[in-house]
Amino acid sequence: MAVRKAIYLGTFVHCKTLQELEICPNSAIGVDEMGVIAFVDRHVKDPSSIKSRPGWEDAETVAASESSFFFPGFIDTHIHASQYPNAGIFGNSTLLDWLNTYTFPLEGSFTSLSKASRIYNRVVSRTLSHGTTTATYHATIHVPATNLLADICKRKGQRAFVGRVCMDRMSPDYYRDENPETAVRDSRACIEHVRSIDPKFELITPVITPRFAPSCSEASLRGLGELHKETGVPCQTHISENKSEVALVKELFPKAKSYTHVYDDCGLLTSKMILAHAVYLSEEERALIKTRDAKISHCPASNTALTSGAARIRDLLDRGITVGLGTDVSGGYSPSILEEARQAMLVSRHVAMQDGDGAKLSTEEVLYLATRGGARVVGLEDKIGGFEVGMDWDAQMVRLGTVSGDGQGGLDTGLVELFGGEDWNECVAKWLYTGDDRNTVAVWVKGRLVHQLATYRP
Ligand SMILES: Nc1nc2[nH]cnc2c(=O)[nH]1
Ligand SMILES: [Zn+2]
Repeated sequence: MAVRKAIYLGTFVHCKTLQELEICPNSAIGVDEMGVIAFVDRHVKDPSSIKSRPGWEDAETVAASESSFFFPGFIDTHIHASQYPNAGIFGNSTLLDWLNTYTFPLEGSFTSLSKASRIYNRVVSRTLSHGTTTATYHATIHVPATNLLADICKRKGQRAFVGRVCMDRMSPDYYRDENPETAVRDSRACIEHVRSIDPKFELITPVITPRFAPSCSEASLRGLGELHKETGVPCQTHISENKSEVALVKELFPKAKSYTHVYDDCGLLTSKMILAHAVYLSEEERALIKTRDAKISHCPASNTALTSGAARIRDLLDRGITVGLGTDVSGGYSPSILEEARQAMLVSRHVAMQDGDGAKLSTEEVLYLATRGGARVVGLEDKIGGFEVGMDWDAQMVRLGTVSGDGQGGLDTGLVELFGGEDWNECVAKWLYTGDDRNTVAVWVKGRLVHQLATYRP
């Protein structure tokens, strides 16, 4: 879809490397009709000269105020769209009883398309409002409702990976694939639907989604592995989230060398596989994941809420394994990747209290996981996650509050309160640790404005 050419003016912040933010005040980014970044001019002396750049005279200009900045859109590498109404409802449960108590009954109700429509419209709008420009969704087993989620993402303009969940055992009769053949057939139907609405998977991509090993017979995992090989469509699943789950996998797959080998044996452990959680992986499993170049979605809020455990992210990063962040709604209570980045930092502190300070993740690192890391997880590192020429304009404008001399003002910008004198690194840290969706005033995907806060006036 063509958009109006635009020049974005102001301060740009993105992650240069895992450890380093690049902060560019007084800069300009030109975005062409295809939503692609055509130029990046850093530290412009005279912003008005940008508007007379040849070929850009008629471009729209969007300026960030002094207390605002542009940041790449967030990438949520693991979220259950169907579980959104349960966000915050988990009691004292742990994974396996949580699935039976809260999750399967809700997901099973997606036979109702009107219910699916209400929930999916809401979760896409809500994640966009939190600056999530790309989301990797688990839907449910239902083909019509899953296809509807893909349609809604396309209409609202969110870049999305949409997965029909496959599960042919260990769930109630009313919510289970009949057999391995129907599981593969129905997954294929959802892939074909996405192909019909977005033939080149430019905005929406289907994703093969075996729920997790306990929910899938070996035959269905093998069938999905073959579908992956045939279509080249990416895959996602859960792995080693909880100790009882790991024990159950051992019992269900006695011949497999490990949980990771279950997926590998079925042709699912490739560079296009996203593995959520990865809390209890052995040395050998981590080495295998590195060899296959499979990707990890770190879901710290969910891991804490369901008392699953604390993933050793520093170790995964040191091995060169690709890691992004996942909200894992509704194991996780929040649809915000900003919140998830904060939780990643906090959980790493708890790991550090046991393993030593090397485990601590910094502000820069968790923001990298939220953007560039996520982009690598979904295989779009050349397109999203940063501001470079040739990348798509998937971005958010972040507005911070300023406190006036008499201590008044700024309440509509949430808790981020600048007192003056903070440098840009401190502003970004204050956003990360005290900000929320009230600070995300506008969001673009491929140059299209997909969310705007009601109180924001450009
Ligand atoms: N967190 C989480 N883990 C799972 N493992 C299998 N299904 C799920 C799910 O829906 N959420
Ligand atoms: Zn999950």
